[in-house]
Amino acid sequence: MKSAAGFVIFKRAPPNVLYLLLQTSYGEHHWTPPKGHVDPGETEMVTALRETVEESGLKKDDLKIYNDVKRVLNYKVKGVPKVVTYWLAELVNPKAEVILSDEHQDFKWLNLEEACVYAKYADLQESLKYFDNYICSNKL
Ligand SMILES: Nc1ncnc2c1ncn2[C@@H]1O[C@H](COP(=O)(O)OP(=O)(O)OP(=O)(O)OP(=O)(O)OC[C@H]2O[C@@H](n3cnc4c(N)ncnc43)[C@H](O)[C@@H]2O)[C@@H](O)[C@H]1O
Repeated sequence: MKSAAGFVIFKRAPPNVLYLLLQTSYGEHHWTPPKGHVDPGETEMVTALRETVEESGLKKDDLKIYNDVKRVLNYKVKGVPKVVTYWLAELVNPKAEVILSDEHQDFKWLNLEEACVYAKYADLQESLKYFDNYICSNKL
């Protein structure tokens, strides 16, 4: 079993809520929120914070993390089960800028509809809709 963790990061651009997706510079050049493999001895939250800094340059202090709001995805990569935990996080530092690592070649801030097109996997689309509904219904 492979494990990974990350954040679905949103920011406000009234009247829109925008989500951060990163495009890999390898493989199929697919788009996902910042996330990565859980290293030995790490909690998933520590992994999510580490990978988000590494992949997007966004730090813990730039974010408001919703510890109780998460989705867990299960899929197979080359036949091996993988579990990915995403927490919801809000970009609260308006001056913070996304800085990519070599692992990614592009990033976009997208509204829900656009993000669901880029995030082509049904379970990731469902997670984005879940988070969006949480943000709207709880008036975050
Ligand atoms: N093809 C490749 N060529 C060169 N280097 C590579 C490589 N793949 C990985 N690497 C290396 O691995 C490192 C990544 O390490 P990490 O950054 O630590 O880990 P990750 O985000 O979980 O990796 P990955 O991109 O593989 O995961 P995902 O599940 O999105 O994606 C894994 C697979 O699952 C698919 N997938 C993603 N989300 C899915 C979902 N929700 N449902 C079904 N399939 C999904 C993707 O299309 C993809 O095929 C990179 O530094 C890179 O060097």
